[in-house]
Amino acid sequence: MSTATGAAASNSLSPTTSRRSSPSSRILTTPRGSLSCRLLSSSPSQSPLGPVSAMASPGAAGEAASRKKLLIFDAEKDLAASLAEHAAGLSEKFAAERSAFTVVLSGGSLIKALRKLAEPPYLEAVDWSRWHVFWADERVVPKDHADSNYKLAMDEFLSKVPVPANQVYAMNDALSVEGAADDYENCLKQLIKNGVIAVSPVTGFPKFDLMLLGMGPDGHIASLFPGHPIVNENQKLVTYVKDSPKPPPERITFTFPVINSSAHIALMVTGAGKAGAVHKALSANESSSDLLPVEMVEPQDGEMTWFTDKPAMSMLSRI
Ligand SMILES: O=C1O[C@H](COP(=O)(O)O)[C@@H](O)[C@H](O)[C@H]1O
Repeated sequence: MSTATGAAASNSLSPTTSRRSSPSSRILTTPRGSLSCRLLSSSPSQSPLGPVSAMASPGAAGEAASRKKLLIFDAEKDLAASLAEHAAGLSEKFAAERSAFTVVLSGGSLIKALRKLAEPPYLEAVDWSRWHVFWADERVVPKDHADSNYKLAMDEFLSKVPVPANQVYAMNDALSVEGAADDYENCLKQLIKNGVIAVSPVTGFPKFDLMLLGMGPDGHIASLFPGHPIVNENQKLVTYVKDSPKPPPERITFTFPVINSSAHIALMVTGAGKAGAVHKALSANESSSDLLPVEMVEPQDGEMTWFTDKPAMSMLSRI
């Protein structure tokens, strides 16, 4: 396990002001409920996606929308700043409430979007000693392999912040894919017993404080891929795939009951390559039985925020 380095955490988080222009806010209705949508544009130009069709829907839809937010950023740097602000604020909240902050990382493009957390003011202001870091999925390769989500996170983020090394929970890379999944599940169960990981009173599954997810162009979440039977796993905390359509083939992954029991889900989706899956997930008239994994992300006992950009939203006419 590598030891994180970096400045020691100190005082509480100083309030940060957002430099973004005032957003326009609407409620977007999708086949799986409503979400409040905000265009966060640093340039006053009208979104090329046209005006957001106001979907004012007080009552249940309005209440549901308050639990799900869709943020659309003009500039990647603004998305990264907002994601850092979101994570740092939740870190302060949970560190104060229960002296621990359980945060789940994904691999891929999400890690780059976290970079602002390793910079001032967060590097000094966040109490990193309270962080407990997990992975929503991991490729079954050595931890120093180029395909390792642990290596990516360590190189790009965790090596720059002082999270105690014994609070970074990497997959055991000496085991088979089956063994690694069981081992990670046992690690979670032990940390539940120790009171580090909370349990959702709604679902009975582990309730991580912040679940940081990305989404592949095919709509996969973690290593839960479209059409793969493990998307329906509803007993285990951690399962595995041996024939991932995206290399490498062997991976372990959290199951949807764990993902959906999180207190806060942040789903980071950017780029035109993801517009098709976003369209299927958020388009009001697209409702079909064969859901993409991204459509199965549904907070059962918490809140969800999409962090997106205009290319990713470009196939939605109603934004
Ligand atoms: O293979 C994976 O892909 C997803 C999405 O990655 P992205 O680079 O398209 O955002 C990632 O969230 C997951 O952790 C990873 O194993």
